Parts: sequence; structure tokens; C-alpha cells
Amino acid sequence: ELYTALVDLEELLSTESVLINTLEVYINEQEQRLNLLRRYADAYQNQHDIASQDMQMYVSNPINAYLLVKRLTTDWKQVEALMNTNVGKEFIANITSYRQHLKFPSDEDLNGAAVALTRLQDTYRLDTSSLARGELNGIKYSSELNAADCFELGRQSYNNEDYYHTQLWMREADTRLGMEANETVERSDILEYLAFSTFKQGNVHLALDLTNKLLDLVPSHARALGNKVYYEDAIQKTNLAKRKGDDESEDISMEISPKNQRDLLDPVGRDLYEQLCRGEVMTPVEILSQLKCFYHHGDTVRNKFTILAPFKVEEAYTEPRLLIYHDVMSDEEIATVKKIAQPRFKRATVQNSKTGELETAQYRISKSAWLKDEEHKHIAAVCQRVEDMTGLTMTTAEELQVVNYGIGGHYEPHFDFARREEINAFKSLGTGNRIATVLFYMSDVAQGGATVFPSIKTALWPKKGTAAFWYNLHASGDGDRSTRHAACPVLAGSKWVSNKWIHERGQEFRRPCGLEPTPIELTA
Ligand SMILES: O=C(O)CCC(=O)C(=O)O
Ligand SMILES: [Fe+2]
Repeated sequence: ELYTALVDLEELLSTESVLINTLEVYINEQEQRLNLLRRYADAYQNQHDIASQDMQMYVSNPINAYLLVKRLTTDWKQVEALMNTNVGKEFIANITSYRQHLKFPSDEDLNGAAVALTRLQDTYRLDTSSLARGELNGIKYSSELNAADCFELGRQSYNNEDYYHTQLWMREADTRLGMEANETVERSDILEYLAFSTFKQGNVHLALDLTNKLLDLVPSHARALGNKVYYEDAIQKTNLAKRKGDDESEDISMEISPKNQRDLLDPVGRDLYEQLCRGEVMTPVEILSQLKCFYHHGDTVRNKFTILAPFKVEEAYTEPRLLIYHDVMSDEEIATVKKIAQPRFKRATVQNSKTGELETAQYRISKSAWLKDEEHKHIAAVCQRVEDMTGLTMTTAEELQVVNYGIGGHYEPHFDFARREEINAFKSLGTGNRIATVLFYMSDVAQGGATVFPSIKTALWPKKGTAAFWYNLHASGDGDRSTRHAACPVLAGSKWVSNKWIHERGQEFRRPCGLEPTPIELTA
């Protein structure tokens, strides 16, 4: 699961460089072998030409006779031996041993990376051709995809039964193939996937057209012949049914699959979420006009430092009160946190609300690790800072969770607090629910990666060193459902955040009334 964090992908580049070296050495050895064989062949040809001029004369010379026999016995044995040398075997054995100590991606990684690309494509409305040209929102970042690369994206989508993206990428593969001097994929393979995914998307006529095109290329294509009959049959039945005026059987076997699996989930909510991620929806002006910036001194008795250097706080929303603290994590602290977290990264899990089990899920793609205060003075300092910022006790807070998002990494809308219906959540901790969240941004993100709150139409854009703060619970202890939030997919760059989740126990006299007006929850 390397694709889930960008830091892991970096290691793949060292794997690649080892492989490139190995391949170079292999090619050299093969070339040497072939050169030697070439020399043998030339020598044979040379002698043979001489012999051909006058064969009788040639063999009547005892030296020639000897040489001829020699060439076809011991010499030829050497040629055979050379032809037989399996240089590759040794190299393959080497590569197999690399697999034990170098990072290699798996087929699952390939699928994950492909799904991530299609997710970015949907969320940020990227058109397939621009993406294939290596452009993200008009900015050219990477190399282009060739027809075979596009074909593979289509094939991965197909394997995930995502026929919408199969169609998009197979069409792009076809377009790109038309421009290729050295074709990287067979057109018939593209057409086969394209026809079938078109059928799956409900367009039998087009599926038939495409199948006919495929049969023009490969008349004996067995599956295409079978499908052609099947599609023609389906069309005929539909026509027949139409003539009979029998509405019910109109769409025989034409199951129309949704755009993709995720569109099955609450389309309105998804739309708003994606608009926020794209920066198309912003906090309503009537809220914006109420927002202020201020200095916050915190507990100046305990921490005199904040008298001189108070926290710079910016309100991002009123109710729930969303606060942005500027410059609350130094570059040095960030470097420490990243360094300690990286070797411990594990794919982030989510709690199954029915079984209580932790499991991985497509809707949360990142890697994370937990850091204890004792591990480094910088980690302890960050924890103390959260106490100074919020006035809440850290004695019942969770350890610092550090997160890195990989290609298309994201976390779909969720609550940080446990809902009543959820089994097990936080029970074992004995510290109550997650009363508040502090989310530190430990990197800037080139494109995408906002934290968005759909219920309040607000997006926070990552800025290195800042932190967001909000209460997840009303003063009553009930969850504040308007704090539902998500991490948008990262489009370009690497996103690092860390979370400090603060719990209820110990806050009885701490939650400052002044800082947080708490309306009575009406909607729980
Ligand atoms: O990364 C983000 O922007 C939000 C992360 C988040 O919501 C979480 O980890 O609970
Ligand atoms: Fe969250």
C-alpha cells in the first residue's frame, strides 16, 4: 500500500535506480555475448565463402579438411554454449533478492494509484485529454501518458467495474494511439474494452458499432463474434418490444451502471463537497462579515511567553466556532515530527460503526503514526502549545497523530467525535468523547487538499505552521453535527498534517465560556 503516502513513493525512485543499473549491466553482458557470436558467424561465413569458390579443392587440402571438421565440432560447441548461456537467469535471481530489501509496489498499488487518478479527475473536473497530457488544472507538471498508459488506466477501472472511467480512458487510449508512430498497444484490445464498457453503460447500439469495428480488424475474434450476436439480439428484442408497445421490457439486459460506485452515495452532498474542494463554494458573506482576527494571550500565568508573543488567531466561522492559529508549529518542530513519524507509518484505518473493528477503506487514504510526548522535546512542546492555545487540559488528550496523504489521498466527510450508535468508540480510553480537534498543517499543498466543512460551506486551505481548532461537542456533550468535515484529495504536492484530539474528561472547569458560545443542539 505504498500509494497511500507520498513519502513511501519517494523510496520507489531508489528501487527504480537499482533496477535501471541492473538492466544496464545485463544489456552490456548480452551485447558482449552477441558480439562474440557475431565474430564466430563472420569467421564461419568467411571460411565458407573461400570454400565455396572451389569446394573440391578446398576439402582436398588436409589443413582445410581439419579446420572444417574442427569448426563443426569443438568450435560449434562453443557457439552453442554461448547461445545457451542464460545471462538473464542470474539477473532475475538478483532482482528477486532485491525484492527482499527494496520497496516494490504491488498490483494493489497500481490499482490504488489508478483509482486515485480517477478520483482526482472527478473531484477536480479534470478532462481526460489534459490529464493524459500531464496537465493538472492547466499546469503542466508531468510527462505525458502514451496510449498504453491510458489503456492500463482503463483496464484498472474495468477491473473495478467502473465502466464510466473505462470508457473515458479507452477513448483517450484510442485517440493517443492514432498519434503514435510506434504503437504502444493494439487497437483491437482498446476496442474490446471500449465496446463492453459502452454496453455496460447502457448504449448497446454504440457497443455493436465498436464490436463491428473490432471485427473489421480481427474478423475471427471469438469474443467479439459472440458479443455481436448478443448485442444484435438485445437490439432486436428491444425493437420488437417497442413495436408491441410493451414498455416494461424496453431496456432488456441494459443495466445502466452509475457513473461510478461513489455516485451511489448521496449525490447532493457529494456535489457540495466537491465544489468546496474546488474552491467554487465559499463561506457565506453574512458569516464572513462577522469574522475577526485577534491576539490571544492564553494562560499568561503559566506561560509568560505569550504576553510578548500572543497567538495570532483568525476566525473562520462563527457557529461552530472555527479558529485558525497562525505560526504555531515551527519548521524545526515540523521536521522532527515528520522524521519520527515516517518510519512508523501505517495505512490509516477507520472504525466500522457496526462491528467496532478498525479497517482500511477507500474513503480514507493516507498513512499515519502516533507520537508520544516523551519521545522528543518538540512533541511535548507542541502538546503544551495546544494547551496554551485552547486552555484545555492535555492529560486526557490522544497522542499526536501524524498524517501524510499520497496520490489523491483524502478523507471523506466524517465526524471526529463518536456518535452514540457507534460501538466501542473511545470507550477503552475512559476519557469520554473527543471534545475538540486541533489540526496542524505541516506543509503547504500545491493544489487541492483543503479541509472542508460541507454543513457550513467552509474550506480551510493548508498553510505550513498554522492550526485549525474547533469543538466537536456542544457544552451539553452532544455531538455538533455541523463540524462534519473532510480532507479533499491532494491534487499536486504532498500534504502533511497532525491532529491533537482533546477529550472530555478533565475539561469540566476548563472549557472557557467566553471563547465558545454553545447553542443548544436542536438537530441531534
Ligand atoms: O487532513 C485534513 O485536512 C483533515 C484530517 C481529518 O479530518 C482527520 O484526520 O480526522
Ligand atoms: Fe477529522
